[in-house]
Amino acid sequence: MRIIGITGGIGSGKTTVAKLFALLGIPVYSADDAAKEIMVKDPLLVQQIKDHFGREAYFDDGTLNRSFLSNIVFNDKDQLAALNELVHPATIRDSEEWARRQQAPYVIKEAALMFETESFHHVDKVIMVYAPQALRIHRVMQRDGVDRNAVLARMHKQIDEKIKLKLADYVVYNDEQQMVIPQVLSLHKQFLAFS
Ligand SMILES: CC(C)(COP(=O)(O)OP(=O)(O)OC[C@H]1O[C@@H](n2cnc3c(N)ncnc32)[C@H](O)[C@@H]1O)[C@@H](O)C(=O)NCCC(=O)NCCS
Ligand SMILES: Nc1ncnc2c1ncn2[C@@H]1O[C@H](COP(=O)(O)OP(=O)(O)OP(=O)(O)O)[C@@H](O)[C@H]1O
Repeated sequence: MRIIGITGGIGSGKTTVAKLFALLGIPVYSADDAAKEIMVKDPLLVQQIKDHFGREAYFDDGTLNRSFLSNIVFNDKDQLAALNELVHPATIRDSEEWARRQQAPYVIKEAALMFETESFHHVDKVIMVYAPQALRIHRVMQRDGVDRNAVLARMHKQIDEKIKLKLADYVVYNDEQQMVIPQVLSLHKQFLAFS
């Protein structure tokens, strides 16, 4: 069974596009959601994160202290690399186990950092969701209630959109100029024809 990756910069609309595939009955794995779940459920990973970042990385009820961690990792590239080295291999393993359990013509794996991490090598084709930077900043400020600098700090930790466009097999333009649903339907038809 083919695994199709969906990636794109922060606020590009990856999750929105992935939901359209889910509406077509295609199983969707969100690497970001899975990473967040594993970060609280995998006892070894929890201990490794506490060892590296300190006990404050978790609240007393065991939930992740996201603002504590994001302040550290989005302001220091070595700390982000350290977090990624702990979290990403565990997420890739989890996604492979998930894919083996699915019965479908193909499956979708959505990951913000597909090209930045090894997960790129674990999918058959990659769709990039593209939107211009100004629109992405505006969307994330609205969605998360954060300021422009917080969005830019995350953006600067991701590889350049032009490089992603070159690496991707397909592009979905979510720039409010082109309609998204017909693009998704066209890709769905192509993927069904391959399967
Ligand atoms: C660092 C954490 C706690 C910050 O949480 P916070 O709620 O502030 O941000 P949130 O998770 O909503 O991320 C906002 C956006 O930042 C970007 N982002 C998230 N993690 C990373 C990362 N490791 N490297 C670069 N960009 C990232 C993504 O575009 C994401 O959608 C959180 O992002 C996290 O647990 N990251 C590690 C898991 C991970 O790497 N996920 C990314 C895909 S697997
Ligand atoms: N075509 C569109 N028209 C209007 N709003 C949109 C469109 N696409 C996405 N959005 C909105 O923009 C915001 C960002 O979209 P989404 O969460 O899908 O992006 P993402 O790429 O998954 O972001 P992140 O990397 O931060 O997880 C959301 O609030 C979403 O509802």
